Amino acid sequence: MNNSEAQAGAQSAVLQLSQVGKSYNHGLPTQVDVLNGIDLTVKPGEIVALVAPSGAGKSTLLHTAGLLDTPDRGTVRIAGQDLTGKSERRRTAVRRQDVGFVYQFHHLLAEFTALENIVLPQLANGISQAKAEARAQDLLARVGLKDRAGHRPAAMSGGEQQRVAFCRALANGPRLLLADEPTGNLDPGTADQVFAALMELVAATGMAALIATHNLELAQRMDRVVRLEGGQLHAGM
Ligand SMILES: Nc1ncnc2c1ncn2[C@@H]1O[C@H](COP(=O)(O)OP(=O)(O)OP(=O)(O)O)[C@@H](O)[C@H]1O
Repeated sequence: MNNSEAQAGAQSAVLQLSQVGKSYNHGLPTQVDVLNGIDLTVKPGEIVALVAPSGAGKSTLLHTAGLLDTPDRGTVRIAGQDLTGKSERRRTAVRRQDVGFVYQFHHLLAEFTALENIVLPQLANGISQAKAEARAQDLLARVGLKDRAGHRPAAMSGGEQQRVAFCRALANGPRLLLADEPTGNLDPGTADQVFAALMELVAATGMAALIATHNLELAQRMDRVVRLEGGQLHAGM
C-alpha cells in the first residue's frame, strides 16, 4: 500500500486507533501496560472479532475505542475525527451519535417493552415519537422480533433480549458498534441466531463493528480476527 492509499483508507475508516497505550500502576512500583502501541482500523461494513485471554485488556480496549475511557498515549479517531484530548462534552456527543454498545448482559429497562427500550434512546436524541417507533419496528423486524414489540424483557428469552439490545444499540444509527461478549451468556444455538441477526444488521446498515468474543467458532465467521495479548494486537487467533 502506498502513502496515498493508506491515507484514503484512514479517511474512510470508522474507527482508527493509532499507537494507543493505557497503563495502570495499581499503586505499586511496577506499571502494567494493558494496551501498548495498539493500531487498529475498522471500515464501514466490516465486522472484526476481538479475542483475548481473560484480563488481557479487552474491555479497556473497547472502552477506549468507544470514548468511555481515554488513552494515555496515541490517538482515537471516529469517522475521521481525532477525539484525543477533546472535551468530555464533544466526546459524549460523538459517543451518543456514532457509537452503539452491547454488553454480555442486555441491560434492557425491565419496566419497558422491547419497542419502548428502542424508542427511548431516540427520544433522548431529539427524534419524534412517530419516527422513533417506526425505526424501532423496522429494527425489530430485521432481527425477527416483529411480534415481540410489546413484550417486556422478562417475557422474552435470553436470545430475544439480546437481539433487542442490538436494536437499542443501533437505534440512533451509529457508525460504530462495539460489543463485549454479546453472546457470552447464551447457549450455542441461541448464540448462533443472535450472531446471524448481528451480521444482518451490519450488512443492512454498513456499520463498522468490533466484537469481543471467546467463541472462536463465531470469531472465525467475522471478516477478520485480531487477538489482544501482552498489550498488543496480533492478526488472527
Ligand atoms: N481502573 C483500573 N485500575 C487498575 N487496573 C485496572 C483498571 N481497569 C482494569 N485494570 C486492569 O487491567 C487489566 C485489563 O482489564 P480489562 O477489564 O480490560 O480486561 P478484560 O480483558 O476485559 O478481562 P475479562 O475478559 O476477564 O473481562 C486487568 O489486569 C485489570 O485488573
